[in-house]
Amino acid sequence: MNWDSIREKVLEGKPVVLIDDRREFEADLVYPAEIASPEVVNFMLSMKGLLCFTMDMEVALSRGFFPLPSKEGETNFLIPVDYMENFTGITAEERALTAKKLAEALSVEHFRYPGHLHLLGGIGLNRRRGHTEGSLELMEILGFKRYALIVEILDETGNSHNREYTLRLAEENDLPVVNIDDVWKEFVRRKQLIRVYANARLPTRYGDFRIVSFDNELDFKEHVAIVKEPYREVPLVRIHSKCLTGDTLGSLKCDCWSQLTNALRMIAQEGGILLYMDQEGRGIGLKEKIKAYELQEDGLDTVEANEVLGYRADERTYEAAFQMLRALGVSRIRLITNNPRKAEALEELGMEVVGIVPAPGEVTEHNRLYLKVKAEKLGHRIPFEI
Ligand SMILES: Nc1nc2c(ncn2[C@@H]2O[C@H](COP(=O)(O)OP(=O)(O)OP(=O)(O)O)[C@@H](O)[C@H]2O)c(=O)[nH]1
Ligand SMILES: [Mg+2]
Ligand SMILES: [Mg+2]
Ligand SMILES: [Zn+2]
Repeated sequence: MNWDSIREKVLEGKPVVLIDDRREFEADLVYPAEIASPEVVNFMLSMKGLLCFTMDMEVALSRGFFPLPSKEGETNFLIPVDYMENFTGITAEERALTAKKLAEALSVEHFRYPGHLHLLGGIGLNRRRGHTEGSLELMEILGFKRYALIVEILDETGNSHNREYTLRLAEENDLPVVNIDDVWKEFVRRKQLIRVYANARLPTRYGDFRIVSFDNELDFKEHVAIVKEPYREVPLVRIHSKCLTGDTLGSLKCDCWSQLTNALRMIAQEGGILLYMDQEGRGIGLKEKIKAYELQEDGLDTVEANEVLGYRADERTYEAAFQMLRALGVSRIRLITNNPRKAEALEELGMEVVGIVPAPGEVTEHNRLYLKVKAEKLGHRIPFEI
């Protein structure tokens, strides 16, 4: 993503189209409040959505703006305001002035309400991957203050989920287009939200390790690292997704236990790191994985079962693994895996995967089909005869 060229376009008065298509497609126009002009505000108003002003929630509260009732996970509205000296507050010129005055960090006394700019409080992209939080991180990435004007893009019929309409609008007006996922990845590259918390000896039947726990403000989960030092300048690394049935209960329905123990032996031998990630069920959790197992008893395969439950085939992402390795001072790795997506995801974030080491596992009559489906549908390179 070329953030500098996006900044250039913004400085020419072109708002950014910020797309959120993780659930249903929706796009907002986003523009730095500190340089809001009547022309840009007028263009944003022509999108027909609700013109809002975003800032970090704690900043809004510290300046005396108060929140309106909202439910967990929903957009956090605060009171709608106008700059005090505006006449009506509704014109593009007056709304641009209100935006600029809000971006000057003036407190609530300088504004009257109810007004025409709806205030939205961002609670952090690590807590909520919404347009409000995405707009604030985007402003910072582009070098502006953390204040943005945003408005939903509605098509001719007033529908806000029209991808074709949105992309045509961007094309016709030469607007930069950014996906919230691009902002999220840049956020993960720039802000370290996982820090080492504790580090203790862990003698095991596979070798002597240390176990490391983390303060994790990125996804707030309890992932741990099993470390064998000394390790080479480019350490051997295994990113192992938790599998209670396999790893703990010795289930024969998957190859996790054999992969985990083989990886621990390899790392005990050579030195390296095993990240044990709280990503049960390829990210859908234990409860739902058991439901997926139940569906597989009715003939669905491991991918179809996830999809019938409303999930993607694999819900896992690797930002936490990336930041755990960075917290351990590691930026280049040799990765033990049969799953090419893991290496791709880590490289996209900036980790250098110098090499792939096949992850040996065990085939049983109970996991043969599962392994076949992973090879055929999830692109796994299974290094052993299935
Ligand atoms: N949803 C779902 N998850 C499963 C199923 N079987 C195993 N898992 C989970 O899959 C994860 C392990 O993923 P795998 O595909 O086996 O291996 P991988 O980690 O992607 O790739 P490797 O690095 O080669 O092991 C663990 O979180 C398991 O709980 C299943 O049938 N459905
Ligand atoms: Mg939205
Ligand atoms: Mg595996
Ligand atoms: Zn498993």
